Order: sequence, then C-alpha cells, then structure tokens
Amino acid sequence: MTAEVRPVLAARGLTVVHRGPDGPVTAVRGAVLDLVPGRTVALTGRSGSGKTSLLTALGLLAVPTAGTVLVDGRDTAGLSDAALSALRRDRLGFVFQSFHLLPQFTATENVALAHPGGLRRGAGPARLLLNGVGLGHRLGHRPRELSAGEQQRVALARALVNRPAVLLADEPTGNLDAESASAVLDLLTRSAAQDGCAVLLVTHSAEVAARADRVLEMADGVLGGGAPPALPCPPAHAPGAAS
Ligand SMILES: Nc1ncnc2c1ncn2[C@@H]1O[C@H](COP(=O)(O)OP(=O)(O)OP(=O)(O)O)[C@@H](O)[C@H]1O
Repeated sequence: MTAEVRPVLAARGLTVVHRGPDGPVTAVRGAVLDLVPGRTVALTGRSGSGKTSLLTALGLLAVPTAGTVLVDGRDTAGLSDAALSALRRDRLGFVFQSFHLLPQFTATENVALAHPGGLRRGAGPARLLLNGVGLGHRLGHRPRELSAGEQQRVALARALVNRPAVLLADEPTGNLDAESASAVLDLLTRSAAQDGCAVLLVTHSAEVAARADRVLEMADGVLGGGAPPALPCPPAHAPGAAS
C-alpha cells in the first residue's frame, strides 16, 4: 500500500487576471494542483496558455486574483509581504526565463550568495552544483562572460543551493543543447529523488516532459489533468510524508 504524501505546495481555484492595455486578460482559470515531495511535474501548453502566470502565482511572486496557494498545508492568502518573502526564501527555488544573475559577481558567487551561509560557506556547495551542471570550467566567469545556456545553468544551481522544498522552473532547458539539457534534467531528478524536492518545470520539449513523473497541460488558462505518477512513494525522510 502506498502511504499518502501531503503536498508541500498546492493551488486551490487559482485565478490570475492581468490588466492589459485592451482590458483584462484571464491567464489562469481556477487551477487546482498538488506538488508533493520527491516528484517532478512537467507543465506544457502553447505559448500564451498561462504557464508563466501560474508559476508566478504559485511562487508567491504575484497575488492571485482569486483562489489561494498553500505552502506546507498553510494558506498564504493575507500573509504580509515579509511573511511571503520568508516563505519564498526558506521553501521555494526559482529558475526564471530571464535569469536575474547579478552582473558583478562570478558564477560561483552568484550561486553562493543564495546559500544560507553566504559567500564564504556557500562557495563549496556552489562549486559542487556548478560542476554537476557541467560548468566546472566557468566558475570564475561573470554573467556577461557566459553563454545564455551557461547562465541558465548558473540560475538553476542558484535555485538549488538552499535545498528548496519546491523548485519552480520556467523552461530550464530552453537554451540548452541535448547534452547540457540532459545534465540539467539529471540534476533536477536527483534533487527530487535524493532531497525530496517537489519540482514543477515548464517545458515545450516532449523529451523533457517524458522524464517527469506527471505531465499537466495548460490550454487557454485551464490546467488539465495528467497521468498519475508512475513511481512509488518518495523517500521516507521527505518532509510531509505521512507515517
Ligand atoms: N502583465 C501582463 N499584462 C497583460 N497581459 C499579460 C501579462 N502577462 C501575461 N499576459 C497575457 O496572459 C496570457 C498568458 O501569458 P503567460 O506568459 O502566462 O503564458 P505562457 O504560457 O507562459 O506563454 P509562453 O509559453 O509564451 O512563455 C497571454 O495571453 C499574455 O499575453
């Protein structure tokens, strides 16, 4: 019998309406979603279907128009900006389409700065993660001295260095060749399997989606269902695992 696993991040009736120049645009319509420790969910859908809007609301970066996001079973509606930012820092990791790396810092420093121990204590873990995504030879490069795909991998390493409970990644393999994409996917699936991280990744690639435990499709703001996870329950040490 499979033990029930509590979601670390959940959406209930999540609706996002943008105010566009020509009037409101409903980007997400009542999404319901559970992300559980140790599982990877791929989110697919055509351009403009609402994937980034959903990710942004799930990541507590924008207040939804309706519905709510729960972190560790706790409703985040009405939390102060400080409380939301603490939840983002302590529980969530992000990889955005634009990487938001700090231009004056090296690859190692960009990753280490996101480590709870700061630059000094984070440098070792940062180097390990950068090696894991094939950037061991670019540790001292600043963002402008890196290709787009290399910057994307630095952003992924930065998102993982504080061992987040949830990783939200917007097309983390979008700029990568097959070999680099495979290294990134290995790192993501390893983070899920070993650290119990719940991963949600937006992708246009059928190959990437095939490596996820579950695939969900968005169409015109509606989040469709997907095949249930094929894997057995996540590791016993994962937070939130029911006894
Ligand atoms: N800030 C905004 N103001 C107005 N409309 C917006 C805003 N952001 C997104 N939209 C609209 O909301 C819809 C969903 O956009 P979103 O970026 O979430 O789609 P997406 O599925 O991530 O697309 P892509 O695959 O191209 O990145 C689109 O029609 C878009 O034009």
